[in-house]
Amino acid sequence: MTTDAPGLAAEPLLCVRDLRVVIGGRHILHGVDLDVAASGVTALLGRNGAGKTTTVRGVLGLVPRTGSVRFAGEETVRLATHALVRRGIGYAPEDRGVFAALTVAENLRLAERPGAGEPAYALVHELFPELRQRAAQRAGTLSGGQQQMVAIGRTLLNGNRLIIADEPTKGLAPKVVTEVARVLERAAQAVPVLLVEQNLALVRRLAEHCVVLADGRTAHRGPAADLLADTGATRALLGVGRHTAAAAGGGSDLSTTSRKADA
Ligand SMILES: Nc1ncnc2c1ncn2[C@@H]1O[C@H](COP(=O)(O)OP(=O)(O)OP(=O)(O)O)[C@@H](O)[C@H]1O
Repeated sequence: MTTDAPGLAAEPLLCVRDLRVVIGGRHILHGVDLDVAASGVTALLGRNGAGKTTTVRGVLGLVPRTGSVRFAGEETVRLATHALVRRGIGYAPEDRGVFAALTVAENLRLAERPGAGEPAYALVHELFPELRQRAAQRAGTLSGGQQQMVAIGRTLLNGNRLIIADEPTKGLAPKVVTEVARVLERAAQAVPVLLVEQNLALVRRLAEHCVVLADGRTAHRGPAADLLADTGATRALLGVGRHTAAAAGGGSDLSTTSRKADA
C-alpha cells in the first residue's frame, strides 16, 4: 500500500521515502512514505504518538533524518532547515507562534524574509481581508481562528510553494474549527497544504489525499474520502468508527479516542 502514490495524478510536490528518525537512541520513525499533491490539501493522520510531528520535523530538517525527501524535484534530505525554508516551505506550528503583544501588521512584518522578493501582502489581504482591517489590533486579542489567519498569512507572504500546518485546530471550540477550515480552504487555493490534523470532519471537508501513520511508519495512503468512508479502515488505522469519521462540524477528534503515548 505504500510503494506508489495512489490517487495522485501529477508529480507530487513533496515526495518522502523511507524517512527514518532516531532521537536519543530511540527509533521514532521507521520508514515513512508520504506524497504531497501539487495542489489542494493533503492530510497527515494518525493516532497520538504515531509520528506526525516528527515527520514534519524530519521534512524540515529540524531532527536528524535519513531517507529521501524530494521537494519540487530536488533531493533535500541533506539540506539544513534554512536552505529548505529558502526553497519555499512555510511552516505554521501547532501553537501558531503568534506574538500576542504585537499587532497583526507587526506579526506579518516579522515574517518577511530577506531575498524572497517583495512580500505578498496583496495575496494575504486578498485571501484574508480581515488581516488588513485588524492591522493595528494586538494579536493576543484575536479569536483562535483569526490568530490562525495570521499564522497562515505569514506563510503566504514569502512566495512559499508549500505550507505545512501542524494541528491548526487543536484545542479549539467547534465554531472556531469552522473558522479555521475557511482559513485553510482559502490558503489552499493559493498554495498546496500539508495538513497535520486529528479532526476528521475537517479532513473530510478539505483534503483530497491522506497519509496515515502508525507506530512511526506509513500505514495507508490514498484518497481521503475513500478512507473516511471505510469504517473498518478508520477503526483499524485511527481507532474511530463511521459515525465519528463522517460527523460534520467540529467534532470527530482523534485525540479524544486515543491517548498520547508519552502521556
Ligand atoms: N524529542 C523526542 N525525544 C524522545 N521521544 C520523542 C521526541 N519527540 C517525539 N518523541 C516520541 O516519538 C513518538 C512520536 O511523537 P510525535 O510527536 O511525532 O507523534 P504525533 O503523531 O505528532 O503525536 P501527537 O498527535 O500526540 O502530537 C512519541 O512516542 C513521542 O513520545
